[in-house]
Amino acid sequence: LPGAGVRARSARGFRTAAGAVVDGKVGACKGAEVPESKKGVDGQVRSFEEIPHTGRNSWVNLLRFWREDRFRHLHKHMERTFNSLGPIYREHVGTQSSVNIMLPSDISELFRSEGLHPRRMTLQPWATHRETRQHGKGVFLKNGEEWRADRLLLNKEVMMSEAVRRFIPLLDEVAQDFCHMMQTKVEREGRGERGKRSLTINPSPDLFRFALEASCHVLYGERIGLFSSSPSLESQKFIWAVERMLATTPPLLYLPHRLLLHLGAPLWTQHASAWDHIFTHGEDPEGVPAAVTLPECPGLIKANITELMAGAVDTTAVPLQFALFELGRNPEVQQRVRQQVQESWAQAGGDPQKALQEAPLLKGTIRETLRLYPVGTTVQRYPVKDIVLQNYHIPAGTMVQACLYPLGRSAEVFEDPLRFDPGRWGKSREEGQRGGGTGFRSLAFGFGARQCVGRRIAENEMQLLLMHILLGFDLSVPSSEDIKTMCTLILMPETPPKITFTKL
Ligand code: HEM
Repeated sequence: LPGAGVRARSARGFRTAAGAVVDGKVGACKGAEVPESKKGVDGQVRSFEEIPHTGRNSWVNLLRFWREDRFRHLHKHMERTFNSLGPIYREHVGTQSSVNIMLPSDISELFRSEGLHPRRMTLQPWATHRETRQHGKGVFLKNGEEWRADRLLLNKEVMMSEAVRRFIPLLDEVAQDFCHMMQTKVEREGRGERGKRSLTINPSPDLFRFALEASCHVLYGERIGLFSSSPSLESQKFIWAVERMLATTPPLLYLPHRLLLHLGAPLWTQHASAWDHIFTHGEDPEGVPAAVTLPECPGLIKANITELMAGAVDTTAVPLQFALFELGRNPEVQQRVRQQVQESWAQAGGDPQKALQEAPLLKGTIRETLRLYPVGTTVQRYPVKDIVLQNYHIPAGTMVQACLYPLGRSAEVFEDPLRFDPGRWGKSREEGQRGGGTGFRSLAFGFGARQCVGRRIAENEMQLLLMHILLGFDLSVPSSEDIKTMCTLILMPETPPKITFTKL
């Protein structure tokens, strides 16, 4: 790799960029207007060209990605590349070029320069689909002014505290139903004496049903009955369609628009038919969803609600698998969280929002799960002005990616990073963190005005489910070996983990 090894990780961390020799020479940025305070120790800022990279020819790189199946292991590829090239590198693959970073100080600098209308990578394949063209794009696919207008509307419906108060009881109802369904299943199919039975299962299909049922309840204001004895085939098909859409997106992202339809034909066909199905599900008989009350503009509603639905299921069902697994293989942690949950639930008098507020370890469990297994492995931004990262000049408009998987597992940033420890997010502990408690470590939902619009739904949905599961069951795992992970558009287990549920 050109530039490889030049800024390799030393035993004590990454060497600083200042004074580093890149591509065999010490260089300085020519012509960039960089404030004095941003310049490196030798007073010079290095040019963009000098940032270590993984190969200049983007088509050769694309070929390598296909051949070595790197799309599936993008998170591991990033981790390896940071280890060999240092805390910043460039990558050109097909149509995509990015600067990749992973240290909180650099990420904070990136977000400081995002402007009023932060822009993210455009998901070209989604935007090319005919239904998207016909009905318009939702907030996920938009940028600039167009995005801002939609986003302000959606914030009111799903992010503000008033909205949260409205949807928590809906999520709680579904979480409690999930646990009743599980109680019945364990009692019927489990082993051991009555009342103390246990059952080992792969809970993934049930978690997907839970996530779909919960999202529909919030977004359409209706229960679709997925925990009944005969769950609908239509809903199962929606879940498969979202999975297929996510899995086919990354490879298509790297092909140019025109080639997409020819070279990527089989993938494209799968992608388009998956979207067709998702849009069909988005059809609401009345045209207006009940719980989220956007103004009367059917195209806007359809585009946004379809994107919210597509974004809502896998993103919460998958971290729940990881969370159950980590709680199962860390019984002491599980007991600590349960004890707090039991106390808070007893004091809350049936008010789910109050119960969550008094059980911060639940929130810590979600944060810790997303630190080790970030659903979206990167957060992208195009800075609106020139910035300096690691003493390299980054021109405005460059796509810069904060790489969350390497960040979450870095010993530079987290003490004992592979330990699952929800308590590390407590206030007093956080202040003593490595890197001086500067924040920008918990970024699974992104940052600022453009952060995940489903964040409050997702956080509450996952916490409520874990709360009721911990109140009703002891969790353990038949195998505590690390889960192998893969990247579709999201990070997920190669094989869903098995969990043993024992009635308490
Ligand atoms: C654990 C669950 C989830 C995680 C980790 C997650 C993560 C993210 C991230 C990292 C972004 C990009 C943020 C940025 O660029 O700063 C994002 C955007 C988005 N997410 Fe989520 N998400 C989750 C659940 C959800 C849910 C439940 C929904 C829908 C109800 C949703 C809908 C969206 C949408 C529509 C956007 C685009 C927002 C915009 O561009 O303005 N997400 N999410």
